[in-house]
Amino acid sequence: TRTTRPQRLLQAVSINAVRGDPDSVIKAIDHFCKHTEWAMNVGDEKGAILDLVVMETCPSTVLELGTYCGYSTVRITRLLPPATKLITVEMNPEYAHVARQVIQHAGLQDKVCVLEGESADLIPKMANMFGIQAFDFVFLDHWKDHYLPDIRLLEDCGLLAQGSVVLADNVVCPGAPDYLNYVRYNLKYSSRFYQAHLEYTRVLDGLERSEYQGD
Ligand SMILES: O=C(CSCCNC(=O)c1cc(-c2ccc(F)cc2)cc(O)c1O)c1ccc(O)c(O)c1
Ligand SMILES: [Mg+2]
Repeated sequence: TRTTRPQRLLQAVSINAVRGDPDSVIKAIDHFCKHTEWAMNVGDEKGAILDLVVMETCPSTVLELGTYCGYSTVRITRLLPPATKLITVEMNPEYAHVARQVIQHAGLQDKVCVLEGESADLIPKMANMFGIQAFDFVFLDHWKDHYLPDIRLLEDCGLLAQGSVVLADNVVCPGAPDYLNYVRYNLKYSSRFYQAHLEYTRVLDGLERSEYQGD
């Protein structure tokens, strides 16, 4: 069988990006997705918003649900100070394998832990696995119908604290209506919407930033 899309994306990175240079990895993936083959990375337009939200949060503990090829993992981790850790969860082993190589090409492997498995299984184990109390920043980019159950699970596991920021991709396309309804009308969150477009297209999409107000 032919290569897979993630493998073709990785090849574009290994050919066009400079080892140890996260910005060149980001540029190589965006170029590949714009000119060769669309892929479901957060992309450059929404990625710039992600960068701003990460920078204003200055997180020391970060969780990403939905690694795919590691594009947003690299975007976020490149902005983190040396002592911070990013945990990213991917249920598809093939995606996880490609992501580890993309992250390594960017030279960020020491700051990232790629966990393979279901977010619902892994979230309850994280406090013990990593000796953390709460996540300062969470990026949701996995199955859109898992956003709501997983944010509730994070609450129940005490992994969100006052001021924790949850940023969700694709709240318009493909959409996460139950999640949006929850964070927008629940007093535990203060939410705002960033209008943008589906990566590499003119289709409307956006990010939702929700700040946990505490228990
Ligand atoms: O794909 C998954 C689920 S995780 C990726 C979630 N992300 C998305 O689905 C996602 C989708 C789109 C999008 C796609 C088609 C459109 F026409 C429009 C939008 C955009 C995004 O930015 C996304 O993040 C998976 C998991 C485990 C497996 O074993 C497996 O085979 C597959
Ligand atoms: Mg997405």
